[in-house]
Amino acid sequence: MEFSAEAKASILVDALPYIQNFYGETIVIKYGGNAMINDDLKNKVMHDLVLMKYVGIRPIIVHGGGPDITSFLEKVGKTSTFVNGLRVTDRETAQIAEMVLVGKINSEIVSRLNSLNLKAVGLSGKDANLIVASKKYAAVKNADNTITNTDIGFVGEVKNINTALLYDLLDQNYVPVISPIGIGEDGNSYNINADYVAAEIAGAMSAKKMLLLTDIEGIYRDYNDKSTFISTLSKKEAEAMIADGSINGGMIPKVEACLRSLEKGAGKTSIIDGRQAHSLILELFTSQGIGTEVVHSN
Ligand SMILES: Nc1ncnc2c1ncn2[C@@H]1O[C@H](COP(=O)(O)OP(=O)(O)O)[C@@H](O)[C@H]1O
Ligand SMILES: CC(=O)N[C@@H](CCC(=O)OP(=O)(O)O)C(=O)O
Repeated sequence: MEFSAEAKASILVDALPYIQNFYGETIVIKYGGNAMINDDLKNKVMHDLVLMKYVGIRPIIVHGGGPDITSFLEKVGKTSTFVNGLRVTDRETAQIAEMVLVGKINSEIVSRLNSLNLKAVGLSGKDANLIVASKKYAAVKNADNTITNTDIGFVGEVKNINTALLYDLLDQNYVPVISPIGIGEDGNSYNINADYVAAEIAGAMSAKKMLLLTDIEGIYRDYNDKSTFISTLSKKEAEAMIADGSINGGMIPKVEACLRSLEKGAGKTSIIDGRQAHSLILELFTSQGIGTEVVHSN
């Protein structure tokens, strides 16, 4: 599709109110492993991030990499088990997760962004104690509705974010790219779901928005039925859908992350489709609402 010069100019002018709204604001983007599909799509996400930065947004990227971790574990003969969407993590799994997230995925995103003239800086939660974590237990619901706190190994929950480091980097025009590895006060490394890390960072930095890029259009009341798509999901509905199982697996941490970030000070949160080309631009700079916005009100 080719546009005339006038049409191109009018597209830019139409984006102006959105650009003004986000100018100077922090936006946290969680780039999920399932949205890192192929080279073409990865490049489109990178271009969106570059555009965001060059119109004056302060982006912070938190990445996942679940599928890559799973395939590396398979190579060493380990099967992955998930409880409430969280990977059960023994010591060896924690080491492999760190290797894949920090050594492979983080470094690839940073290289891609830097080659597009962005000053991206790769960080794990260990750098300057960016993410201090403690051991997290999974709250598993029993048949009689009681909850058992289950040990899932070296899985962490965020205790503190070194916001001073992030402010310094943003003020110097760097774009932080963060791996979801936490450092415990006990000296252990913790594997943390990237959605939770994005939420804590978005809350602590009072981000204007947190966007979770994933492999589905958003949330469905019944995700086998496309007609049940939900554009805005309230806290009450979200809690009920988690309780009755209609939000399950990897969607649980996402929804919990959205609610958590809003409680902690983020402005807005949306779960959007990372498989759709330029979904970040569509979400931020057009009136075409995409994905599911999770709101804190009932
Ligand atoms: N109600 C729901 N609506 C949409 N997706 C859901 C729902 N409940 C569970 N899911 C699942 O959550 C998945 C997204 O989580 P996940 O695969 O962990 O993504 P990511 O790797 O991006 O973190 C979807 O692909 C879908 O299978
Ligand atoms: C504890 C836990 O589950 N950690 C995640 C960290 C990576 C992640 O969150 O990746 P996605 O965003 O691609 O799912 C894992 O091991 O898969």
